[in-house]
Amino acid sequence: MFFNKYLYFDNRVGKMFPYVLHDKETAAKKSQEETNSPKQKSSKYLNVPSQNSPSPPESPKKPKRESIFEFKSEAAKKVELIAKSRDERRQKLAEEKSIRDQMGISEHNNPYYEFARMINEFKSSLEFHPLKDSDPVIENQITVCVRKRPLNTREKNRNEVDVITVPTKNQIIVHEPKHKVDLTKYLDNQHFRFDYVFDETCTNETVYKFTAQPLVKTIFEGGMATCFAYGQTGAGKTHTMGGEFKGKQQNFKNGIYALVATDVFSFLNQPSYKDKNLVVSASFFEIYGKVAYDLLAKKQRLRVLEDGKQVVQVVGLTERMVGKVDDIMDLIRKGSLERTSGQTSANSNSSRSHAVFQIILRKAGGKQLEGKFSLIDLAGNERGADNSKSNKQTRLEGADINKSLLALKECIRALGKKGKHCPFRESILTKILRDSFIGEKSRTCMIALISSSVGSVDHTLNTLRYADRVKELVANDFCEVNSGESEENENDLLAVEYNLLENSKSVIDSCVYFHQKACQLYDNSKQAGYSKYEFAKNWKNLLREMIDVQKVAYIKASEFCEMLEDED
Ligand SMILES: Nc1ncnc2c1ncn2[C@@H]1O[C@H](COP(=O)(O)OP(=O)(O)OP(=O)(O)O)[C@@H](O)[C@H]1O
Repeated sequence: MFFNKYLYFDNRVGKMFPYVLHDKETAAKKSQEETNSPKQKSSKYLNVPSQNSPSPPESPKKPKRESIFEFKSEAAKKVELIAKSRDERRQKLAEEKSIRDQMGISEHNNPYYEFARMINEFKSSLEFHPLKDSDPVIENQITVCVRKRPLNTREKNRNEVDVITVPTKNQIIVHEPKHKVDLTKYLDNQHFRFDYVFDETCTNETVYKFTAQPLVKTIFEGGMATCFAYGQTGAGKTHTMGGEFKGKQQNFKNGIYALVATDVFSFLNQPSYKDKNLVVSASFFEIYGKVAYDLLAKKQRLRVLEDGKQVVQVVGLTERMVGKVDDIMDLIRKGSLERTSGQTSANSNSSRSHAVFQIILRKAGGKQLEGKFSLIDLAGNERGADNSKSNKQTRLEGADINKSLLALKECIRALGKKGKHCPFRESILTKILRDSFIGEKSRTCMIALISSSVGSVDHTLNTLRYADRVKELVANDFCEVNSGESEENENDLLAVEYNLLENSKSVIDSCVYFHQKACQLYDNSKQAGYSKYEFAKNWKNLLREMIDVQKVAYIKASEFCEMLEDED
């Protein structure tokens, strides 16, 4: 007699008999009966053959159940395998459905579904340690940070996916969707590090705490403080600087302008600064092209002049004295509305101008400047890059924005590299802010704003690269800041290593593809009457593709080498 999980063979009658599992109810009943009659215990899982069917004779020595499972026929093994792979298939389908449910997208109507799945898979391998309000605030001369805005309703309706991951308080990963030459999809996961990275759950108050708030005391100690919001149109510059939007209404109270103003007045009343006898005033203007306009005087045109001592003056700019936070709030409201009203398309125009809000401290009864806090909502950075438009006005605007953003970057770099030439004359913006880039006591922070949607990934990468160039200067501060974060560094190393290995696999695949393609082209060239031009063009295109794939791989390998060298 032999046994397996499903059948047993009684060689005394020469027949197979099935084991049949009872349904839950019957099994429960049966188990009850068996408990009452211990004799029948061995038939617990068996369908004892009916009276009509030939009943196998009672075995004198029935093997224990455990030993039954030790014997498996090939058929039973196959059945088990089938069941196992079915379970695995079901589990995978369930996981995919849960991803779809989480993202609210469906595979059929979303061209990015496959990328979304890859991003989710990537995220599941990470440990998340986002910024906490209780984290320490670091005092840098230049602070560069990034804020990610969540997908908005329009992007969600378009089924766009979120391609930004913020694993820790100072790291950000951009998952750039890419296609290999054979059209298979892959993610180019690009890692960046900044002083802080604010994910989509961070409020304006949190952003303020780590960026502009530490700079407030600078202006009470004879210094210049500057805070820039940089990024693509719609990435959240005005939301961060001016205040959160509720529909079309803006809550000016929680913007960085108002939060700075509130702290300035509370500092003014502190015993250590009360004796300084300071008064507060504010101005608000915008720079559009090469011209500055006063937002507190019906957009009156202003002249920017440099005197003999290289001091830049904004001639005619309104500077209002303010005695309390509410006075400043009124100016912020007035200036913000002036900025966006009277335009044919409010948003597109505001994104083409730089808005500058300044809080100024002077000695009472005199003109002597004690300190100045400049808060700047910069023009959308994509405008600077946008030179494709045929409209001459748009091209000129783009060129001006580009020039001012480049000059700004160089001026901040000059502030960090003490003694380096500061090219402030390159644009009106940097001319006006010249004071901010000189002096030991000047401190600056840049908040780079990015959208999380896949449709903005190119602009997002441009924004991060720009901010990264500004941050390079503070590499030393940065090392100090992170010296105790070996765990994070380790995670970082692992992530880059994983990324490098994934990339090397795809390079190997593409090498095979390139080889096949190159052979095909070469063979074609041997045929009579082949087109030289076609050959040269296709060969050139293929080489371009090879170079692109290898360039990315080379950068990744170099980055990882550098990281390992730094570790040593
Ligand atoms: N962190 C955020 N959380 C929620 N919504 C946000 C966030 N950042 C921005 N938004 C929303 O995105 C929209 C665009 O933001 P905002 O106007 O601040 O962009 P912008 O960068 O100033 O654009 P522009 O350069 O065109 O002025 C607004 O409706 C705003 O409420």
